[in-house]
Amino acid sequence: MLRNRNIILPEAAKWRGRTVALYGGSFNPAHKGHRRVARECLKRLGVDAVWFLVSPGNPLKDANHMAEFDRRFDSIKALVGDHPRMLVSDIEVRLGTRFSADTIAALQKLMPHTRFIWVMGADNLATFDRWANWQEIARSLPIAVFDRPGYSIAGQNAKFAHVFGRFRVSPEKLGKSRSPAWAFLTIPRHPASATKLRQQMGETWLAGTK
Ligand SMILES: Nc1ncnc2c1ncn2[C@@H]1O[C@H](COP(=O)(O)OP(=O)(O)OP(=O)(O)O)[C@@H](O)[C@H]1O
Ligand SMILES: O=C(O)c1ccc[n+]([C@@H]2O[C@H](COP(=O)([O-])O)[C@@H](O)[C@H]2O)c1
Repeated sequence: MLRNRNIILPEAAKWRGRTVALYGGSFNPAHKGHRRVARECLKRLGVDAVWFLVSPGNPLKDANHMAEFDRRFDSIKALVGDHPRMLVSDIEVRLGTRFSADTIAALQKLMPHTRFIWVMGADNLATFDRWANWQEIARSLPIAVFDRPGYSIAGQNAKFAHVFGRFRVSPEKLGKSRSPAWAFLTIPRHPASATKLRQQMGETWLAGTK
């Protein structure tokens, strides 16, 4: 059953004329790298808010290593607290979308007067060409990519970076750019990773979730 989370759609009017960074993730579990990325979005991209979109299940990840949705939702919510400009959302569950292209298209249709920017880490840029309709995503909204240790080269050499190379802009310009447009934010990098955390926590993170 859906719990009483941040319900975004009924508040759509509040976001009219605003710019929102959509930060999709598994958050399996959430960590300080996620919060750092969100803070940098507010500081450097000039967005009004960051929405953490907790994924019902990354289409490219093994579901066996994934804690249940509520646990992952609570994990990022605990990290963000009641920050007025960071919202944790279950919108993909509510919309019934799993592919980011579908989520973005649905949000743009439901909220045509809100400007959206997509946010991801350099590891995801490296495999972005495996996402459903990735070129359509790139044409539909600006993309901010955050560098992370171990992925600087793979990220910048990604197929996406070649195909959309001429649309790269500085982070400061991204918020006002028409898509396709993307920026690569190189500093400050954060070493946190959910894989590392799961290794440190052993079975305790997944225990009791299935
Ligand atoms: N330390 C970090 N620096 C920059 N981006 C990050 C960092 N950690 C995660 N991200 C990005 O945040 C989004 C959500 O990440 P996710 O919840 O998958 O965490 P993760 O640490 O990458 O997890 P896992 O190790 O399980 O793949 C992804 O776009 C990912 O690239
Ligand atoms: O749409 C896709 O094909 C797709 C493939 C891989 C990842 N994604 C999205 O990318 C975001 C980051 O995922 P993750 O697991 O790296 O945190 C999350 O919103 C996923 O739904 C989306």
